[in-house]
Amino acid sequence: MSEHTNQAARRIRIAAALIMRSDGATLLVRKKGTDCFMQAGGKIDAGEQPLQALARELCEELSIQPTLAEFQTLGRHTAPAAHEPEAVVCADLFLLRADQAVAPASEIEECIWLEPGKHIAIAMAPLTQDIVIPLWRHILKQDAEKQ
Ligand SMILES: Nc1nc2c([nH]c(=O)n2[C@H]2C[C@H](O)[C@@H](COP(=O)(O)OP(=O)(O)OP(=O)(O)O)O2)c(=O)[nH]1
Repeated sequence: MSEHTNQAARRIRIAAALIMRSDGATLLVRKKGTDCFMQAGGKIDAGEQPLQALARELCEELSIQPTLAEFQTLGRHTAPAAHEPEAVVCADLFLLRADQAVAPASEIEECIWLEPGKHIAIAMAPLTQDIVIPLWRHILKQDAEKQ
């Protein structure tokens, strides 16, 4: 558990994607009415498995329909929730390597591809900033070592 989290805080269960293109770039989204970028994904509905929830959210938010076999699990991670000071997100994270075009829809106002080695000054949700970006850098390093 992250050092920032508080055992008593309300927990929001989400499933979220670390989406990577073959050039290493990773996708972040910004939802309508918010100012920070985060992972595509969303809350897990009652009775849903995390991966089912993620596939549903990616279809709604980005108009992509990967098969479940295309996702690789990256484990469960906890971080302070964006926009909700009293809550933490408990996220099942999955890696999706995808080169197809994404079409932001539903509650997504903006998508950006972060490219390796390029700095963009944007605000990020704590889960993205503290957990997903370091994971992404680790995966980039592993990919480079395999080549
Ligand atoms: N999707 C997503 N949500 C995140 C991230 N980090 C983070 O703190 N959150 C928070 C923001 C929200 O409080 C919550 C996700 O709620 P949401 O409203 O976007 O989920 P949803 O699409 O299922 O929405 P709804 O069913 O409530 O309409 O998790 C992240 O990286 N991705």
